[in-house]
Amino acid sequence: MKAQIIDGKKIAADIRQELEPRVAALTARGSKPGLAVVLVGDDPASLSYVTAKERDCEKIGIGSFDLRLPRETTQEELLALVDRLNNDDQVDGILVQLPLPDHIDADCVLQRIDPAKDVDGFHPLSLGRMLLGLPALLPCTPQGVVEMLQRSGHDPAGKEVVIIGRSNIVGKPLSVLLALKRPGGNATVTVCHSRTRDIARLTAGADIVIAAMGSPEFLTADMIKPGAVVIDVGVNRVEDPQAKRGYRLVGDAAYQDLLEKASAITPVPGGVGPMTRTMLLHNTVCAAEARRATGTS
Ligand SMILES: Nc1nc(=O)c2c([nH]1)NC[C@@H]1CN(c3ccc(C(=O)N[C@@H](CCC(=O)O)C(=O)O)cc3)C=[N+]21
Repeated sequence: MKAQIIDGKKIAADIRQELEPRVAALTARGSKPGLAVVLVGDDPASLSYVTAKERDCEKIGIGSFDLRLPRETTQEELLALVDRLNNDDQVDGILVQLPLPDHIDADCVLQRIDPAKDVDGFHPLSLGRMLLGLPALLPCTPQGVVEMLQRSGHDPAGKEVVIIGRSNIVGKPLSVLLALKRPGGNATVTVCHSRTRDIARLTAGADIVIAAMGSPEFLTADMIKPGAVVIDVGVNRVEDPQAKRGYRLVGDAAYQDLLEKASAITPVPGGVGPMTRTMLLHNTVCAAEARRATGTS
């Protein structure tokens, strides 16, 4: 039996459709939601993500402000820009694309963003609120993974979930979300990482395996139990002279190998990536609604 392919593009399109009336209502009141996207430097992968985010905004009627800064931008200059965006009433959401150049302290920049505009959900206040189960802007990829599981009929409640990877933007917050006592949570979560002694022993027992460590095709069929659900968060560019753009996108899971053994799997591309982008739009709409309601605009 071949695995169910969880169509991230389709689920993302459904969510965008649900967002449309909310964008329309905000716009009708004369205050269309706005997202500021800050990119420092010209890394080609970052540039293509940022361009895609701006295109997503336009399609749904969210205003986008693109701020491109040269690689040599100083930390002070970047902080001054964040301050300006914090104080700009047209801006409901601020996203500073990661990674930042080495001479800039990313944590310092992320902490400068007004938590009310923190649509990436990376601010310590946002993450702290999430940890406590309080209303918060949630990180986009973890939130996208949870939505994807719920909407494809694989609610994590009561399931044993193994996450490979403990990054601040995916593995760590996702482990919290999945264990929270709330819809989309209530799972039993294990986090594996580079110091885990035997990853395959842990993944072999899991109902849901989430690969999020940035290692091309790391997760293979021999590591999962038959019928497990596989969520692939990886987006690795692998050189391929035969491919259109000179590279291929490969996930952290060996897709072809897993197709025969998993009961459901997310593809790359077309899986978690489109969900991440759509949750950014979702967070921007939520931020805009909340800012209007609290009279900060
Ligand atoms: N402040 C910040 N927030 C982020 O959310 C953030 C970031 N920095 N830095 C980089 C990572 C990476 N990321 C992706 C989002 C969508 C796709 C995506 O849509 N991928 C498409 C394919 C895109 C392609 O063809 O290259 C797919 O999987 O179908 C990929 C990667 C967000 N990130």
